[in-house]
Amino acid sequence: MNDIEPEPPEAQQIFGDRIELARRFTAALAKHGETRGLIGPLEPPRLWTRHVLNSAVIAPLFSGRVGDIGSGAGLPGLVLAIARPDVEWVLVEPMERRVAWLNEQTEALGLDNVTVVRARAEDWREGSTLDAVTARAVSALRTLVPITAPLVRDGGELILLKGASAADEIVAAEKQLRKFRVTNARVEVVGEGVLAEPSRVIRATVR
Ligand SMILES: C[S@@+](CC[C@H](N)C(=O)[O-])C[C@H]1O[C@@H](n2cnc3c(N)ncnc32)[C@H](O)[C@@H]1O
Repeated sequence: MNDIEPEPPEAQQIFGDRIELARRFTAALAKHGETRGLIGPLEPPRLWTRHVLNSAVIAPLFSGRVGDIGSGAGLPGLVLAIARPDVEWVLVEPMERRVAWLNEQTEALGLDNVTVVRARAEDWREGSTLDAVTARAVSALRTLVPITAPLVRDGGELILLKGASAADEIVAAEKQLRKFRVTNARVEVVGEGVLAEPSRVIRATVR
């Protein structure tokens, strides 16, 4: 088994008084994530920095009722629900064993601000009700826009965790952004001065 990354000092700064829940979730993911097919074998030594803190640092960007599409192991959805108990989180995930994990963790951590929905985003007939949608490592923006924008209310936001290709993804999604009335798409870097490797989001408004 790979060694588990020790908790970095910035974790306390990011989670504040929610740090104990973040520790419990990270420990559970380190212990069961690989055997339950949630994370790869290379991830435990970088679980805090690459996954948990990468997700948590964007928590201040949200309010209201937010969907996490393709939540998987709970990244970013469960981590954000820990960091922001004042926001309501809907985790949308089609795979049964991942849904089971999300439900177990929601209960074990006592998170009363989380709903888990087993569905593909495009099959979830909720209407345009969410204040924002987030997603991480699900697909490129041009594929993500058609399945996420219809879930967001007029004036709500897409806030999508992305890697170094974020700016190129915006260019490649020009047609889909126009078709689904997604405006002001831009890349924002979050966590500079806090994380050695800050997070990057594509942020845009749905009109
Ligand atoms: C590579 S995993 C990423 C999981 C997690 N977001 C993360 O960052 O570790 C992609 C996840 O998206 C889910 N997914 C794929 N297509 C989807 C769709 N159309 N609607 C909702 N979830 C989807 C998959 O089942 C899988 O759990």
